[in-house]
Amino acid sequence: MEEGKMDENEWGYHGEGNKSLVVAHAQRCVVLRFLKFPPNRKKTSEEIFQHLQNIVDFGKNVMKEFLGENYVHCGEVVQLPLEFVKQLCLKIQSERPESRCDKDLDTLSGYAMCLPNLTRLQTYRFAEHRPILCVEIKPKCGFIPFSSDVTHEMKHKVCRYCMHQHLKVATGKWRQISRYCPLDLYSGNKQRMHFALKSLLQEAQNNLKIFKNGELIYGCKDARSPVADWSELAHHLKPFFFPSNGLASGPHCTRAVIRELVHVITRVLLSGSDKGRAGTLRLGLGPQGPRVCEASPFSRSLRCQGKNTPERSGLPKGCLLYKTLQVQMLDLLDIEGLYPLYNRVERYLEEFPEERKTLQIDGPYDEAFYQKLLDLSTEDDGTVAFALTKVQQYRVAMTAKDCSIMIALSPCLQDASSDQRPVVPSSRSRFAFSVSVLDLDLKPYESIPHQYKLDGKIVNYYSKTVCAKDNAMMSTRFKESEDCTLVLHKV
Ligand SMILES: O=P(O)(O)O[C@@H]1[C@@H](OP(=O)(O)O)[C@H](OP(=O)(O)O)[C@H](O)[C@H](OP(=O)(O)O)[C@H]1OP(=O)(O)O
Ligand SMILES: Nc1ncnc2c1ncn2[C@@H]1O[C@H](COP(=O)(O)OP(=O)(O)OP(=O)(O)O)[C@@H](O)[C@H]1O
Repeated sequence: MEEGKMDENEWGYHGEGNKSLVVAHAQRCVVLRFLKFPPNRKKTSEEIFQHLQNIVDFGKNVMKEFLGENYVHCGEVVQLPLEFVKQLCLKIQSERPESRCDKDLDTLSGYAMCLPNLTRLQTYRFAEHRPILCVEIKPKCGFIPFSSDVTHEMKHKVCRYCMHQHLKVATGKWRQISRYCPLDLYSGNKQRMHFALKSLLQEAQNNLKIFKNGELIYGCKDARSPVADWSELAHHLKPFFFPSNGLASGPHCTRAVIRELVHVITRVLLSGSDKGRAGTLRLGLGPQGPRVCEASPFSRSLRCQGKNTPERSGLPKGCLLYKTLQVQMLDLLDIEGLYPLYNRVERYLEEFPEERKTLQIDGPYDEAFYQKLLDLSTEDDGTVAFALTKVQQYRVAMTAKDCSIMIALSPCLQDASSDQRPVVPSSRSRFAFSVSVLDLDLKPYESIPHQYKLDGKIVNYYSKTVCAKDNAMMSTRFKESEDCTLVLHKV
């Protein structure tokens, strides 16, 4: 990056989350990712540089090891002219969604991360003008806690995402409950995965975005966003999936295009395209916990039809979903088992605050940090060392529960197979593809008490409202059947 020649007019607003804001270069396939902070909570330039460097190191030394190098793009920290950042910030302000404006872009340090633009990632040696489609999925936690420390019975039956939906709708974050359940997506069962992806398309929330040539064409910003329009989406997608235009428009066409998209994404998600080092993923955590979430409409409908619960995860070991799930499962104890261990570390730090550095609470996230994560024992010997290992594993697991997967698809010619790039076929087309993972910032140590409180809030809200409603419905049905029996007796 030629920092002396930075021109804000060459960059455009691309997107943002809770902690960072991304701008994309108009011509080149790069983005700048800036940190955001609440007003009046500014950090020093040195702190910001260190924070960004920690993100890069964590990606390189930990996430690449767990997920494989092809999936992880760590980028680098860059220093930018302050005038450029100031002008850029002014330029993009009007495009930011209102719900994200509670935090300001860091314009004071001049530091940012420079990363490949994963929505335009070139997967194949194609001409610049070749169109590219990109689907971003934030799949969230794909398992139900198996820890014996869990006290709320509900947590063994319903996954956190499905429970959290009710609280999110009640607080106005989203308009309606999604039918998406992460356990369906992570199931490896094609039918369940199709259902999960269709549900994401129906109610995208912040779990699904679609980009065409780097531009966002589908996804919502907040509860005020307009309702998703499938026919408009199908209009964008049709040239990708039906290039010879042999399909009339209308609801039939929309359904056909959406079906193609869902099938292609499922195939890509099940592909183990990573040719990373042999040493990746040394976790080997076996499938644990229930394989279905009782709140998922898919499993509910199976139960209603009296069918068995589907087979346990059939995810191929090389695929990114499998690897992500393994890292998520580093949360071996659940927040309920973890919180007392966090308190043990806290007590130790109160007594020996100078030890914070040695314990690597705020980095460096190096090889030694990674090696300690591989200790999967759950036998508590009462030491601070044990507590610390579980705390760090929990932070890594939480990171994997909140990351996003980017799938870039680029149409390729029928006979193009020489480049050894992975190719996925659809009914009428073929795509070179790449899969990447983003937002791999290690969750802060300080967020653990918040996680503990939030967990209680989610479960209590779900138990009180949803279960109470379910029970009321059940008892009505029971009463009805009793009445029915009575009538029968009379006859
Ligand atoms: O707690 P969750 O599951 O709601 O996840 C938060 C996300 O909400 P979501 O449920 O995905 O809408 C939340 O996403 P949004 O801001 O809601 O888009 C953040 O990703 C947050 O992470 P961080 O605090 O910015 O590091 C996420 O917080 P962490 O729990 O991952 O720290
Ligand atoms: N390398 C990239 N290439 C293309 N788009 C990107 C890239 N990195 C981030 N984005 C886009 O910017 C959005 C926000 O980025 P990111 O998820 O990293 O923000 P965040 O604030 O860390 O998120 P969270 O709310 O989960 O904490 C992403 O959802 C994605 O659409």
